[in-house]
Amino acid sequence: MCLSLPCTDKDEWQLEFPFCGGQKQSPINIDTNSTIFSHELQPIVLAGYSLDPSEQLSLMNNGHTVVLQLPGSLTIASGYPQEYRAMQLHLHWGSPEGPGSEHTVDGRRYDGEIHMVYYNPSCGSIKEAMKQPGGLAVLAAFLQVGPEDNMHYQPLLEQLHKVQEEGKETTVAGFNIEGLLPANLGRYYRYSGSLTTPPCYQTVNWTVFNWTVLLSKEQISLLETTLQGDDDTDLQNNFRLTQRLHGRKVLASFQ
Ligand SMILES: NS(=O)(=O)c1c(F)c(F)c(SCCc2ccc(C(=O)O)cc2)c(F)c1NC1CCCCCCC1
Ligand SMILES: [Zn+2]
Repeated sequence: MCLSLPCTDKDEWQLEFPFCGGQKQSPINIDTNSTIFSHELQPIVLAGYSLDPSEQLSLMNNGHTVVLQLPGSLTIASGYPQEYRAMQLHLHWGSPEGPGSEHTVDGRRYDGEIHMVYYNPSCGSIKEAMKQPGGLAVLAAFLQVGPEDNMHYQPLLEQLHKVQEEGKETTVAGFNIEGLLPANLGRYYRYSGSLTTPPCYQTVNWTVFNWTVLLSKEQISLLETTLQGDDDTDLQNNFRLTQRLHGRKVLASFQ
């Protein structure tokens, strides 16, 4: 069974996780000629993201990605009709041989992708929200090589060596989490999809920002070459291949 990513586009996951074979799967390719402008899509406004350094956050290598647990006090104050509270953020990346974003735009794969995962508290517990349409939201932004270090990412990247092996965990002092996202949160794509990993629940309200996040080549390389997954192999290319739309529409907050 294909559990190491990227999986073939005939995901073998569906043998054990039936939703993975569903018709509202993620990630997708965003065809910018087919997106539909919606003036209802207001800028994303975040609340409570400047965390005090006294707050300690768990950073873990779970064998598939590196996950930073986030306090539920981080919310999406505007941009969705429902209330969403933060759960965790994690990253997807490629290897020195190629890029590793999950979503693509007009067929272009970016160097990496950050996902901030939220749940809708009116759906009950996280476990219950995960199984309800609109129960989850993910804010996604592309990571791209740029000319200089992105200091907002240093609190994460400088700890990677402490979680090199699968299962390793460390703590990160609170920092400005919003700095991990693009400066412009008003330009984004919106569609209904799924988790990109088993159990692939089709309950995710996706936001994919149009502006990218620039990191230096050294920072991207650190991400690509530091972590190990199952049986000490390099943790690289942890992206799922793009899935068919099956008639879904992708909205855009901009023209
Ligand atoms: N892109 S994504 O949001 O679908 C996603 C991935 F692509 C992911 F690859 C992951 S990590 C793989 C799933 C996993 C594996 C182990 C453990 C553990 O040992 O604790 C936990 C989770 C991953 F954690 C997530 N996000 C999680 C999905 C799993 C459970 C739902 C709640 C948090 C979001
Ligand atoms: Zn993800």
